[in-house]
Amino acid sequence: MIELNDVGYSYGGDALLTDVSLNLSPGSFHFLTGPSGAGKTTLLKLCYLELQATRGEVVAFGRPARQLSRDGVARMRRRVGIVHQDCRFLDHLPLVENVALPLSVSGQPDHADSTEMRELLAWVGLKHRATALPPELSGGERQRAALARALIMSPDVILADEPTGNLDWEMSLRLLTLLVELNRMGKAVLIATHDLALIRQAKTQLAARVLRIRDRTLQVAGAEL
Ligand SMILES: Nc1ncnc2c1ncn2[C@@H]1O[C@H](COP(=O)(O)OP(=O)(O)OP(=O)(O)O)[C@@H](O)[C@H]1O
Repeated sequence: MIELNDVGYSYGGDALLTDVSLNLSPGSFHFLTGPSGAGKTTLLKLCYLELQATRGEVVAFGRPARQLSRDGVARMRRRVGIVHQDCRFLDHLPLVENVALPLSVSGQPDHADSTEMRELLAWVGLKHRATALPPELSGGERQRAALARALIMSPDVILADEPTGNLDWEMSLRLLTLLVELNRMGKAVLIATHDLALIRQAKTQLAARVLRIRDRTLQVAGAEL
């Protein structure tokens, strides 16, 4: 659904990423690891078309990214749910309104009171926190709210940047379980993480590919896993 073909990226100076090829096909599950500053967030942004490759080609749902108009990019993004590292909530809006934001941004009626919304919040274990403001939420609640917001448009692809960064092990497992369930529904999942224990745990449940950014390229991770 999203393909990177020999992609390179530079923020202006030396190349940060070179010759990166990746195929997020339906039902695939990828982990992305690598040292801090290696370019994991940058790679996710390339997949989300938040950045444009400086070399090579990104193909999103069969269309080369360079050929997409602004509307085309917006349509593509509706099919991709992204969980940002810093969650990015509007602090003055209750959780349920934050989760519904992608709907209102795309011009759809507000579904804050809908059955689907209630089911989604129940699924991530946040039904009882629907009216809480983001600053009142715990780290784990924020991460699960960010996941709910990423899912509200029923995306085909889920990109998550350090989704368990601030979570204890029990909460990390809970989030992983949700991502595994989504993957079993056929969604492509890509998780950037430093958490090797999480990767090992996931590999007991599914056939995940573990990739690592090393020396500016994307490699299959080695024996440390
Ligand atoms: N907008 C930007 N302009 C210039 N340089 C940037 C920009 N964003 C990121 N960088 C640099 O690009 C490099 C890769 O950043 P990126 O956030 O992709 O790494 P990362 O692997 O996700 O790191 P971490 O694990 O610490 O989150 C870093 O050196 C960073 O300082």
